[in-house]
Amino acid sequence: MSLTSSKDSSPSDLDSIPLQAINNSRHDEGQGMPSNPPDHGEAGMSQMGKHSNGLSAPMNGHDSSAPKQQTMTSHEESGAAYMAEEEGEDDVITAVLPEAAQGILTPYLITSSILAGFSGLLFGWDTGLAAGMLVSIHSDLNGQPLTAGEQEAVVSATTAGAILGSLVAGRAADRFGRKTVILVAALLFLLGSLEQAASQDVRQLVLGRGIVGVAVGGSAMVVPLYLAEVAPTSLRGRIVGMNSLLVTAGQLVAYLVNALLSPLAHSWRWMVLASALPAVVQLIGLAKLDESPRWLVGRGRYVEARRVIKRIYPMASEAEVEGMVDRMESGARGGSRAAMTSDDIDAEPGSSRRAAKPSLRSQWQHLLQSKRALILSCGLQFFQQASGFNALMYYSPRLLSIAGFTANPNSFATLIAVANFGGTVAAMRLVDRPEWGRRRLLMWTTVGMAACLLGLAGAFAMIPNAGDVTDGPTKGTPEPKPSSVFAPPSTPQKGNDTAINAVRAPSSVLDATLTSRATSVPQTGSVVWPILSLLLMILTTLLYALGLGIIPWLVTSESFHGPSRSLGIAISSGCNWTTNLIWSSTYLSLVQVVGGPSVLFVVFAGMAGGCAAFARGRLVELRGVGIEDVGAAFGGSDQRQQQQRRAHQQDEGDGEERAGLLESERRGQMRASDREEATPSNAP
Ligand SMILES: O[C@H]1[C@H](O)[C@@H](O)[C@H](O)[C@@H](O)[C@H]1O
Repeated sequence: MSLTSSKDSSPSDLDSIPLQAINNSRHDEGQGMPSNPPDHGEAGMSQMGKHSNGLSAPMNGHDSSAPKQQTMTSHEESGAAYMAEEEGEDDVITAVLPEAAQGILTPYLITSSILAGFSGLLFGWDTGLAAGMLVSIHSDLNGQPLTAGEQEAVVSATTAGAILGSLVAGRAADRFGRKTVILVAALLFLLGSLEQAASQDVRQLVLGRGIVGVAVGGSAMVVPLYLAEVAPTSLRGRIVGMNSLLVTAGQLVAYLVNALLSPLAHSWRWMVLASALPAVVQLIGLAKLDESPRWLVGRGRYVEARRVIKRIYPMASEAEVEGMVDRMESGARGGSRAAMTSDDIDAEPGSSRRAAKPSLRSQWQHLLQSKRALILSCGLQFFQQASGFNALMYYSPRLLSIAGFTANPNSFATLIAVANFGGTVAAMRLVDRPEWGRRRLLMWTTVGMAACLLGLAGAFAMIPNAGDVTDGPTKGTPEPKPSSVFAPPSTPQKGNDTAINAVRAPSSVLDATLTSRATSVPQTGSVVWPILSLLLMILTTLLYALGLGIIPWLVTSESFHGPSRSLGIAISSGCNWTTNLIWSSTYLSLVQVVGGPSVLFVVFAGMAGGCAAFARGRLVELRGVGIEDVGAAFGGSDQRQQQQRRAHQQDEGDGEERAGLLESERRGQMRASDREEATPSNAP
């Protein structure tokens, strides 16, 4: 079988050569970057070996030009082989799947992604809702305006609930299925909205926010998990990205709906009720959602799993479907039985197949063997929140007010939500592109974010009284005169009525747009700094949405394999919400303490820069890598690093080892040509 370089092969070429492996192994010098293809031997084969044992790709990673031949195993006969593409400075592992498994964006996949992604819409809607709701409650509860502490409790109940939800959902998703968790989350969204809308005192409202928080955390964890499990490899970035897209859409819709409803009496009750609508739609639609085929295989429900696989890959032959079930089965065990206890393995009645039902203990054991994935995923989730985007978004009306957009900062704040949504749309197109991928996109956008945040620090440093966050958005200037059509009943909230009072959400965006055109330009001092601040906030948001907004969730959804997938994702989501809680509950107080947002923008810039370095050093590019093979991708990298170390320690010309490698390569080639003779139709 002849092999060609990936650079010379179009995807269609590759489809027409079902069994080939090209290994252009290459090191990312200086970084020890772990993004090379899995080495086909030793530890790196711990998982892939199940499918590809006998591959004879070079183990030293230096022979990048010589074509390699390899044997085919039963799995490969059903279609998978591996290819490493060399792309500029990055090495990318690409699984070359059979044509059917490449996947096409069928109406089935689109419907499934949207149905599951409704949870993302609800996540965005409910997190976007809070600020608008807070400024409309006035004295509706307890007969007096909410105190600072009460408002903080309302806001943090959702985030605290989300921490709980993300942790519980991991175990529940394994036990009861991904779809069941999505369903329970939708019910909680509905229940939480009704509870909030009907609440008569602050405690009931906080309870409702907490219930919604559990749903937010649960769905933020389970939806990327589900989407990554139904997505064909080549479409995974876009399909998992659909969740992030719907999150940002939900945030934007919340702003706009708040604006539309704010003229009504007790508008906050209508706002929360409106957010129940998508939950009802989702609950009805969920009847049409299939369970994840990977979970079904893991539970030994092969008949259902085959049915779902056929829906995802309508062109797949029976043999290909069976091959996929094989891979999923092996993947559910993490590629080996080592991590399983005997209790973990069940035989399906009447079948030779054996399903894996991992115990929590074996999940932890497996997860601890995937430390690199865990560090990567938790690190990215930490950086997503630590770089301060949510502080910037939730407090954008206040920041713009500080900058001098005193007439009505809310209309401009909506631009931030629009930029977040628009950037996510663009990111979805880029994450699966060979010239970008996850790693490069994240590195460049976070470098850009760091530069913009430093610019913001500079711009705010030029604005007088920038630490003045407590006396309402207008800092003594009168509230904008509402238009007759969209006028919200506004109760000025003053003085120490807190940090959170300062979060004047766009509860009157349309009103603002109508009334503030003439007055929204900064009224004092130079207009340069405020306008520059606004532009930099929009640019920072765009860059965030292009990278940090989407990639951590995507990487989290695809980095864990085998029995520890849901546990790993749950822990990573917990990191996200915990960091979120820390910043969002302290941001305005810190601004006050340090005398303005500039210092914090410098800290955010440092975090964004840190994220770029982290992505450069740690992000294993998984674009194009099948979910079952990510263990090998991480393991292969570990192995490569060990080899590099060994190579330094040993005499370069270790003749024995080389002879061994050559011999195993020769044997592999012999097996491959035997196979070719046996199956001439496979020959390119
Ligand atoms: O990925 C999402 C998205 O970027 C949202 O806009 C943000 O509010 C969330 O915190 C984040 O997890």
